[in-house]
Amino acid sequence: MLSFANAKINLGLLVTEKRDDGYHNIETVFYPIKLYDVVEITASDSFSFRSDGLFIPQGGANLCEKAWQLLSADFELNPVRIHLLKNIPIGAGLGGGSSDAAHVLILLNQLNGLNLTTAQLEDYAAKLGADCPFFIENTPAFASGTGTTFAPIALDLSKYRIIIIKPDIHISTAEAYQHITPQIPTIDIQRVIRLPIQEWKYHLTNDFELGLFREYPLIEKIKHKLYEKGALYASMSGSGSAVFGIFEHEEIDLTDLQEIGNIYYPVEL
Ligand SMILES: C[C@](O)(CO)[C@H](O)COP(=O)(O)OP(=O)(O)OC[C@H]1O[C@@H](n2ccc(N)nc2=O)[C@H](O)[C@@H]1O
Ligand SMILES: Nc1ncnc2c1ncn2[C@@H]1O[C@H](COP(=O)(O)OP(=O)(O)OP(=O)(O)O)[C@@H](O)[C@H]1O
Repeated sequence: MLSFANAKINLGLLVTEKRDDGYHNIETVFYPIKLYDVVEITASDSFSFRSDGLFIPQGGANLCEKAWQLLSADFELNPVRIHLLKNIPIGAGLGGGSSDAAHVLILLNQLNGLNLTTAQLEDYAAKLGADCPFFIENTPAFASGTGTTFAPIALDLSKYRIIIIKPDIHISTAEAYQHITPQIPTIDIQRVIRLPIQEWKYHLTNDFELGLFREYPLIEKIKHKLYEKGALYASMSGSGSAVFGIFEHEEIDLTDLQEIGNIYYPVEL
């Protein structure tokens, strides 16, 4: 079985509170984008995992393996071979690893006839990472709590062009949170999202930008460049370092940005 594990962007991201468990409460809008990893699961004699494509820096077991381990602790799973083709940049704030893991949970649920509900799959996903549950439903959503409580939102950006620039900067999510001072929200993201996109730049902020722009001026430069090129809205995604721009027109000359980072054009498969 083959699954295309998509990335996400964050439209606005407010870090509102540090919790006693060390995590932070946030408010954000998750929006799925058409940039994919490929996850393939096939029946096998024993469990194995292999990845190709982009190099994944060691950080313990791969999230795909962790997803398998999590479910096999509770269920008798048929042994499988998981093959990941990694394409979504890492340490980018695009949720690629989380999406891989969520897609493995969904595939294992189907392959083993576990009949887990969306809510149950989201609970398992939350054990793998705060970004992971979003990818179970995978539809635009306002998220609160640690990013795992959702309210669906009606938002369709399909007529716009989304462009992602990923500089050669790897940001650890844990480290990014350590350097942030939570603030009581001064904007209502759900309300702002209903305004015309051209107005988002006056209201919608990502709280990670301030500190990370100071540390990595290149990320801020990319954001400015995207506005210069005519983006209606541009922002860093999640805890960075990828920056996205939402454009109205199809033809955008990004030649000078090629030296600054890798450029991704999400497309329908
Ligand atoms: C920045 C976002 O990408 C926005 O969507 C997410 O909040 C990050 O989600 P994620 O990468 O899945 O994060 P996790 O793997 O769960 O956590 C990594 C580390 O980030 C910090 N963390 C994460 C999420 C959160 N709401 N508060 C936190 O403080 C914790 O120190 C945690 O140990
Ligand atoms: N399938 C995977 N894809 C990407 N990273 C993975 C995967 N499995 C484990 N990891 C580990 O997770 C780290 C990336 O986590 P981090 O939260 O910093 O990146 P991100 O790209 O912002 O988000 P995400 O982990 O959701 O893709 C990698 O450095 C790697 O060690």
